[in-house]
Amino acid sequence: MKLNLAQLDTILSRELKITGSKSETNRSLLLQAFYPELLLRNVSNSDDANTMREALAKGSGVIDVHHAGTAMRFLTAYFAVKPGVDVILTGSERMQQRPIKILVDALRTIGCQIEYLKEEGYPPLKIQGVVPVENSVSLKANVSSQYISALMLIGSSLTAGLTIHLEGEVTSIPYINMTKQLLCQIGIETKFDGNQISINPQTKVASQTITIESDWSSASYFYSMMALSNDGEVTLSFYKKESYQGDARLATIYKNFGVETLFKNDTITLKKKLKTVDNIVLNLVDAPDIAQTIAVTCFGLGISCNLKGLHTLKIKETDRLLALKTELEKLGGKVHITEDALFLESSSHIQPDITIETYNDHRMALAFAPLALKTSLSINDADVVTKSYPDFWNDLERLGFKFS
Ligand SMILES: O=C(O)C1=C[C@@H](OP(=O)(O)O)[C@@H](O)[C@H](O)C1
Ligand SMILES: C=C(OP(=O)(O)O)C(=O)O
Repeated sequence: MKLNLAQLDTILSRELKITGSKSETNRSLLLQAFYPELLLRNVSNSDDANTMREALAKGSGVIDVHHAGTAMRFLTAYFAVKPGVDVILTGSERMQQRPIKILVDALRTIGCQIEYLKEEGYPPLKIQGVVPVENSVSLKANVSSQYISALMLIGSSLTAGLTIHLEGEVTSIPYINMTKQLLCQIGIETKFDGNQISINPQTKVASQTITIESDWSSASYFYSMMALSNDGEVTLSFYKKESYQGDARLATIYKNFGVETLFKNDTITLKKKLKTVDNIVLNLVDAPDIAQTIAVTCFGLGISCNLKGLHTLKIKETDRLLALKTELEKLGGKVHITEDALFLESSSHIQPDITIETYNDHRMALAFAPLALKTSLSINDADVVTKSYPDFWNDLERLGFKFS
């Protein structure tokens, strides 16, 4: 589906309810599979969460997780420690290019039986569930935090718990903290000290409800809209000041782009109030999913940016550094990329009526849509947004966006 977005001056002031965090949801669904006494509220309606739920319900045979990285990594660990389970875990063509060797090696060292069915180090995987024999594991921590969260999520189900040693620099740390906080919330003793994580064994938890906060990465697109809009305000729910999600850092980052955040009764209200900087340098090693949003905001505002800490972007839904450079340059931007950084020069002109390619990456469609506040543009395969935010285009319509 190609969407043509007409240029819009100002967004209408509306209140939107954003779906639950997909990261918190996929962790909670996995924990619920171990501990059925857990109830979940405000679960994400994203494709990735639905994929996770269906995979857990199916539990055997061929399971296809499509583009869902968390589902691929978390389920690899989950099925590997379910004695008697026989599963082939596969995914989209892109998923079959996203590395998983670090996690598979770690699981094999504790006794898991996992084989590669195509290319060594990549899905699809054949998994035969066993009772692991070891309770300590070491792994490289600078490629994806999802490998670490996957191990943490199975730790308490093992008879002796699990100790995880992190080697080298640690990437996307807030996602590890999110896993730790969720485990602690349900009563599982978890420590994360320096480069060591330890999880105590636990067979049951108290009956309780986990209320999942709405998705902060999804909120980033409204921050971008407010930054690019002349006026108006938008209220989003359900959000907390003390979030488990690292992307809540948006509230601080977007002050630089003139956006003020007001927290009130589980909502945030975003207003364009402050002055915009004319250059920004940010290290996003802790918040990789908002890099595209920020790059497009800077481009829309005509300001230069230097975004660092982006080495993981190359192995996400697409090579996001390359995709950003290609699409921003079509719009007239001057972009330089390295293995882990993106530099955007300041500019004063935006080429109108450009079609943005999305490369099977939801965040390309989501991040470029706010540019309609500066120019008319089209987005190819706009339905990719369902991976994390199926209601996105409906929500944009409510804010006054016009498309055909
Ligand atoms: O654990 C998670 O829920 C996630 C961790 C991050 O991945 P990496 O750790 O691979 O950077 C993030 O990009 C992804 O969208 C969700
Ligand atoms: C990278 C992402 O997801 P995943 O790695 O879970 O596919 C994302 O949602 O931006």
